[in-house]
Amino acid sequence: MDTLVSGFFDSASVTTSMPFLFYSKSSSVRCRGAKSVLECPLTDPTFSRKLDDLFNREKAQGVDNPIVVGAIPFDLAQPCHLMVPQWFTFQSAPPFDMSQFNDTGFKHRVRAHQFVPNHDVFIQCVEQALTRFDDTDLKKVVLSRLLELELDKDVDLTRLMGNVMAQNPNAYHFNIPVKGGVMIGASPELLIRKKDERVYSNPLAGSAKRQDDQALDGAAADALWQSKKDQYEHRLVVDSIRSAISGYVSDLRIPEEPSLVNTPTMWHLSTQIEGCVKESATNTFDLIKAIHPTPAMGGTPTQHAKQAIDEIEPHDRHFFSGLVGWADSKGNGEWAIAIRCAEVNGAFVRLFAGAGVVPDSNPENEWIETGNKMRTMLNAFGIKRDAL
Ligand SMILES: C=C(O[C@H]1C=CC=C(C(=O)O)[C@@H]1O)C(=O)O
Repeated sequence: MDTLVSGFFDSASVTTSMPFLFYSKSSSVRCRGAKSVLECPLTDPTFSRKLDDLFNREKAQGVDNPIVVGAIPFDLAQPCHLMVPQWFTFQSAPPFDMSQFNDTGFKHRVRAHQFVPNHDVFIQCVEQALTRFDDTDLKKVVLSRLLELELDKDVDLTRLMGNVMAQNPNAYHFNIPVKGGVMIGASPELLIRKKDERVYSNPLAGSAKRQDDQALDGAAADALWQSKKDQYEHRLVVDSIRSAISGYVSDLRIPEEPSLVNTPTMWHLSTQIEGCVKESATNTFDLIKAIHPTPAMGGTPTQHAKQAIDEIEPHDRHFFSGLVGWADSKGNGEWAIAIRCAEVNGAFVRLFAGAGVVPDSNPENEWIETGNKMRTMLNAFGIKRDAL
């Protein structure tokens, strides 16, 4: 085990035996072990120096282009959890059809469950947000809720990850050991990818539930596309990213209109953003600090929405709606948003879902939408609809 310099804690104190996995269509990383762990807020003025120290120590040991992997919290003022892996490899996406590995025998019974906040309090939270639109500059705020579960047995993380991947073949898949357990999920949303000078982001906002019947499913997608409320909710996200990123990125390509994308459980409005860094020294952490949280996770204006979330939400999101991914010493990296995921610790599981609240929002619909978003992970656990 390496000796750790100030600002890092002993990696023996975290779950270092668990693998770190981050699979995307463009860069899949598998890691084992943690030589050292950086726990420092991204907003801390010493963050960049500490990161450079880590990379330099690795280079001194002969690693040509070292990486860090891990999770960054929703609130950038809270410490991130970044590890220098003992062993890592980049690999291409599996060439086979993942869906054939759906493990229908993987099932869990729910012993106890609790919504945090519960239904009535969540409705009050949304109503409280709605009152703030009248007399302030607040335009959108994303409110979230947790579902805490006690299952009938310890979760087999390998089988869970297999199901997450098989059921959501187009998502960003991740298995990330953190202090409270392991974060496992299938996120549909990319905050930032940087490859050499190219930068990509793919915000999603505006949602509708998928339907089993094909005609109804098409109608749900059409209704989402036509929805003024959802188009507005989405536009706020794109406008905010455009203005936040433009200091760092030129040649920005942003389609005039969003497109429709789907996961197995949800339809979303989506925009593919692309550009080129102005300065070659810009790294993914600079870009994260510039654009996170986007109004897809926070709201508009950013600081006002952050404050509203702090005041209204009764729970700490911690890594939920933060970021998961990797970065290398050359400034490249890929960071997905930590949604449609679970934090698992033995038989105890926490799920998260948020929804954008705008003046036209209906509190009950936001409760239903957040419940629908949780189905991604409930399905992966093999938990039946009527279990809750
Ligand atoms: C915050 C979540 O979803 C975001 C991503 C897509 C659509 C969203 C929406 O319509 O509100 C959310 O911004 C979540 O899944 O927990």
